Amino acid sequence: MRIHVNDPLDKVAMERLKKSGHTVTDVHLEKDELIKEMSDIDVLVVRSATKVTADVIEAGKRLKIIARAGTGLDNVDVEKAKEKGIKVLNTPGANGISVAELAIGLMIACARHIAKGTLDLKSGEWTKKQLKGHELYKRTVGIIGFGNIGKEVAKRLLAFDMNVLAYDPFIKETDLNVKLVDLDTIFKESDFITIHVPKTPETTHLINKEAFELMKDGVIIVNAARGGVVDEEALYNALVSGKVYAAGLDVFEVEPPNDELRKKLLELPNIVATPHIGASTKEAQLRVGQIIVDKILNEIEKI
Ligand SMILES: NC(=O)C1=CN([C@@H]2O[C@H](COP(=O)(O)OP(=O)(O)OC[C@H]3O[C@@H](n4cnc5c(N)ncnc54)[C@H](O)[C@@H]3O)[C@@H](O)[C@H]2O)C=CC1
Ligand SMILES: O=C(O)C(=O)COP(=O)(O)O
Repeated sequence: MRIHVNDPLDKVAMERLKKSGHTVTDVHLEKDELIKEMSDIDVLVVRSATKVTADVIEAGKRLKIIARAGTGLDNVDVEKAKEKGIKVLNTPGANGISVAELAIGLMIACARHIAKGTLDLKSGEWTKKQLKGHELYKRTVGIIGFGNIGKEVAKRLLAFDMNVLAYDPFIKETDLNVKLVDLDTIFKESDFITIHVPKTPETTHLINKEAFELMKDGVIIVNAARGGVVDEEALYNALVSGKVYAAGLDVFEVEPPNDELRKKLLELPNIVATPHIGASTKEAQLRVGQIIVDKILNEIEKI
């Protein structure tokens, strides 16, 4: 079998794949080159950077497995793969703790101006008087999407003595001290909103102009889920007007975020942003790598 790893995979996982007796390649190919190479590939391994679109899948004449070393499958045309009888693998939950920790980091960074304080100090400015922030203690956080990551975020924020609300149409009960509410209640009652849904047609621009209008003045928004769940044009306007106090973004509708709208957004002082690093920890990548290699080798055995 030829296994092509198109996005960086943990070193230990790569070594295991290379020792498995299969032919392993790991040069990153951009879309056109990847399409040319696809007819030779049995197993395609990706993270979020590679878009496994219908044309990539169609070009995979021998393709048997698409392995997404991570959680979100929005970059894989799963329907097309199914139609072609190609198995799609991923590693749900394996990087969840890392994302939860980053989301909370972004919340605190937004509430306490950590990024602006750093930038000001680096440019020689002592902006102590301008950087009065907010506590999390006793304030309300609304979690949208109460799956693996949403729950890990909730557990940790309960330890901050926050009042935790969650919205998830597929979750009807929880053992955690979290109130399950509808989406409007999240918008109306939350001081902080953190998003943990997959990107689907239903969640695209779920946080839009109308949603911002329902929110409390001075709300803090965190998106470490997927770009495009938040309408970034509406977010920009809400940040400029002061409706939103600050936003912490790990993901963008365009990645890297180098178009005009994203550039404008990143220039705002009340944005804290990271380059899609929610899963980028040594620990998460080790787990993801281990699990995806197990799944690939298991699946190959069945062929
Ligand atoms: N920033 C990063 O590096 C990472 C981002 N992610 C993103 O986080 C997302 C969530 O990951 P997990 O919690 O592991 O997935 P999960 O599948 O365990 O949880 C997602 C939850 O969202 C809920 N949901 C689906 N549609 C919804 C809707 N319309 N409204 C409210 N809730 C809805 C589901 O019922 C589910 O409980 C992933 O799909 C991925 O896009 C995941 C890992 C790393
Ligand atoms: O697992 C996910 O859904 C992620 O977003 C992580 O993406 P990455 O593997 O770091 O490109």
